[in-house]
Order: sequence, then C-alpha cells, then structure tokens
Amino acid sequence: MIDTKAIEEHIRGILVALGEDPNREGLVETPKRVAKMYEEVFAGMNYTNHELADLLNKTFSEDDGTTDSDQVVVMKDIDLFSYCEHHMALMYDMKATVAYIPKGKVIGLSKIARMCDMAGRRLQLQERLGRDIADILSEITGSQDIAVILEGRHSCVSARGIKKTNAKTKTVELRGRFKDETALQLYLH
Ligand SMILES: Nc1nc2c(ncn2[C@@H]2O[C@H](COP(=O)(O)OP(=O)(O)OP(=O)(O)O)[C@@H](O)[C@H]2O)c(=O)[nH]1
Ligand SMILES: [Zn+2]
Repeated sequence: MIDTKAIEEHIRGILVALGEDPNREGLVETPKRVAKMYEEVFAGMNYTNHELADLLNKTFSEDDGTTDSDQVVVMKDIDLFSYCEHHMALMYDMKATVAYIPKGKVIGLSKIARMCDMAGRRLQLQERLGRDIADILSEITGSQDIAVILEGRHSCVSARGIKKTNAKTKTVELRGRFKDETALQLYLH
C-alpha cells in the first residue's frame, strides 16, 4: 500500500532542497496535501491487473445466450489521466477508445471506464497503459479480440524539455481479430 507518511516526509525534504521554508503558511500543509493527492492519483498501484479484473468483474449474459454474436462493442472518448514514469509528469488531454468482441457475455460499460481510470493511476508508459487495459478487459470478458487506442499529451514533452505543446501521442494495441481483420479497425475511428 502507498506509504503516505513517507511521501509527506520526502515532499518536505524536496521543499527544503528547493530552498523553501516548509513551515511558512502556504507550505506547511503541502506535504500532507501532496501525499493525499498521490494516494488518489496513484490508487491503481495498490492493485495488480488481475486484482482489478476481479474488482471490476461485472458481466451480463448476452441476450440469445446460445451463440456468440459478431457484434463489436466500442467505447470511445473515455477521458483519463496518467503519469509518466520517467519524469512523474502528467499525461493529460488523454482519450481512450476501447473495443472488444464479446464471447457470450458483455461487461458493464462503466467498468471499461473504471479500468482505464485505475490503470492510468499508476506510474506508466503510454504503451504499457494500453496493454494493461487490454489485459484487464481480456481477463474479465474472456475475449482475445480487443483494441485499445490511447491518444494524449505528455507534460514532460509539452511543458519542459523539448516543449512541443501541440504534440499528441497515439498508441494502438490490437489483439486477435482487430489485428487480423482490417475491416474491424474501421469501427475504431
Ligand atoms: N515511449 C515512451 N516514452 C515516454 C513516455 N513518457 C515519457 N517518455 C519519454 O521518456 C524519455 C526519457 O528520456 P531521458 O533522456 O532519460 O530523459 P530527459 O533527459 O529528461 O529527456 P528529454 O525529455 O528529451 O529532455 C523521454 O524521451 C520522454 O519523452 C511514454 O509514455 N512512452
Ligand atoms: Zn516523462
């Protein structure tokens, strides 16, 4: 579990290292605030993908119940945040498109958004974030036919260093039929 007391102490140390007085009015509660914020924005680090699959496992049998239909389920424009593990900098303006072909059961739609949220609440690479979401969705639905497309900006690229404020990164994780059948990829736009 996230050690908030240790985070508080380290943030206080960073304030001192920055030449600040950690006891001045505006900063005295900052270590506690940051620790609380980290608890929230890194909540996904308390769980493995397998544990998240267990937690979000809310599925419904498809209506006909007999054969797998070929229906494609696509949830688009799911907004989420994450943090790059190299700079601990915010990934923002992010949107996920998550798709799958059900295998006899469908997952509650809000659970797709929740898995994006929780996988984002980790120190991440955008590429790994896409794989994490695909792994969780695949474990819950039993489907290998999965697509996860992420698009977003990295503040380590926009607000520091090379400072490319307009650059957006797109990552595309295609599995099973989404990889093999280009016609299915049309549904992802
Ligand atoms: N592939 C990938 N790279 C990322 C992601 N987030 C940040 N990075 C990159 O990780 C790299 C870390 O490179 P370093 O050279 O060690 O860091 P740096 O000296 O701060 O590099 P600059 O950002 O180029 O100033 C940078 O190119 C970042 O843009 C991500 O989600 N995926
Ligand atoms: Zn970064």
